[in-house]
Amino acid sequence: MKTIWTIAALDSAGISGISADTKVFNAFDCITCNIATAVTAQSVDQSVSLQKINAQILKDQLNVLLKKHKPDAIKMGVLVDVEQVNVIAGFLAQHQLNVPIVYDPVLSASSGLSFNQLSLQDLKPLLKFFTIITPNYDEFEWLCHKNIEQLFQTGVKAVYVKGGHHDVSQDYIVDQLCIKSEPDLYFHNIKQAKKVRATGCSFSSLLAVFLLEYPINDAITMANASLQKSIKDTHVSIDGFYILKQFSKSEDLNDFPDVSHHVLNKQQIPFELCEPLGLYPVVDSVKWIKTLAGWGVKTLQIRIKDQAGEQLEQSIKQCVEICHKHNIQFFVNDYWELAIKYQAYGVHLGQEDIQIADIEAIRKAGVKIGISTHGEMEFCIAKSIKPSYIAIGAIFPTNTKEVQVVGLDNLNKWVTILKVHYPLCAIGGIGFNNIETVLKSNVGSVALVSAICSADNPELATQKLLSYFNL
Ligand SMILES: Cc1ncc(COP(=O)(O)OP(=O)(O)O)c(N)n1
Ligand SMILES: Cc1ncsc1CCOP(=O)(O)O
Ligand SMILES: [Mg+2]
Repeated sequence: MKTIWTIAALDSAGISGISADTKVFNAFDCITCNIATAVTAQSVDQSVSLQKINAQILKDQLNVLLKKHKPDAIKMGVLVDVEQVNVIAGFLAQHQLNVPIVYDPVLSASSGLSFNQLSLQDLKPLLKFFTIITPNYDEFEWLCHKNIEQLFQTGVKAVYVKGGHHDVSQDYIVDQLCIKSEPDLYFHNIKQAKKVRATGCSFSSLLAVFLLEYPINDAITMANASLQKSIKDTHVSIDGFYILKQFSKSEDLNDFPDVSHHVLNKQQIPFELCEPLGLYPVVDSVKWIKTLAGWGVKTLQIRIKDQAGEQLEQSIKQCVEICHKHNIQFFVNDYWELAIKYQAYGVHLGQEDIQIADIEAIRKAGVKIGISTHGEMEFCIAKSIKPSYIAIGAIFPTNTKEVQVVGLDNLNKWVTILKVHYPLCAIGGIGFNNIETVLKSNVGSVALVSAICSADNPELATQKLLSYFNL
């Protein structure tokens, strides 16, 4: 069992702060330790007073817990003043805990209570310890006047600005993730028509939970999905303010955010879905395309990495002609402009490719699109485009390409979430030794290179592989 510390204020209404954090941590079967920074007198919509916990008691709480309840993650909320900042910074400097720390820099409660007026300068001793900070738009403005570089200069590594683009989108609340030296990402959650209390606290606690298990981008994705589910499922309201009661991992793709490298104003028009992909060989020459078309394969991809200019263009043109004649779902890897020019059935793009491709041009041309994914955030990037299929992999290690291996457990998990909405295919290190376990995931299609192209008898291998699919 994992232990999570919340260093935050006590809300007499039991809605936000330590109470909200504890609800989240308990829901995920974690042991919760409560380190109080203040006691507040507030109700769902009214605030009366706040009493700071003095420095010695704050120190005592931290020190006594360290002995028997070492944290696996820490969530930090209300800090009242510079004295508290220095106590916690001193503690973290002394004990190199090496655990994820999420700081939600709450300035005031939605019930109206002002917690502090801590400036960026005041917080400076602490900022380098945080894995990520999660201000809302007002807090972000207060801290750095929306100048993210100013935050990075203080040692902050990652900032997740909640609702930072609330006015710019018709369908979504848009959050912005800024990680030092990486391109910004925008997380779009569908607006829900409920006034909910303590979403900020709950989100940062969920993030602390998911950081125990996931890399930062996927943890943010999972926290968003879980919060959307919790908001959707809550029916408890006090005077019109909804209270979050239950938290769990979501397996419903509708709860997941649409993630994009730019702000989306509204949900995108879906690409037409492909027919089931079945056996999906990925090959590097016109010769292979011709041969496999002759052997009855119904989905093919040309993946050429060593041609350019006229030679490349001619190869793609010929492949389109061959596949058109054989009624094959034919995808062009990478070269979306040529796929449009020669009216291929579809393009296949990786995560880097979609950042530079003109997705709208592909959509308008009526060309289908498949997208590679290696994790939760990447499938949310794919889902924001509403593609024709989603590829998952590499499932196993492969010599064909240097690529992240995701494993069978993730395949099984992701198929459960994605299959309802998209045709899927698995790729990477798949051959006769493991195809049956891969297909047991219900993924429906397998893309492969070497199981055919490096087989002793490629025709026999193709026929045997085809027999796994009932198309
Ligand atoms: C079906 C299928 N899935 C994944 C890939 C990999 O595409 P990408 O990430 O663009 O990498 P390259 O193939 O360009 O190296 C694929 N080609 N096909
Ligand atoms: C192109 C690609 N993308 C992810 S893994 C992979 C290579 C698949 O080749 P193989 O089937 O030989 O492992
Ligand atoms: Mg590519």
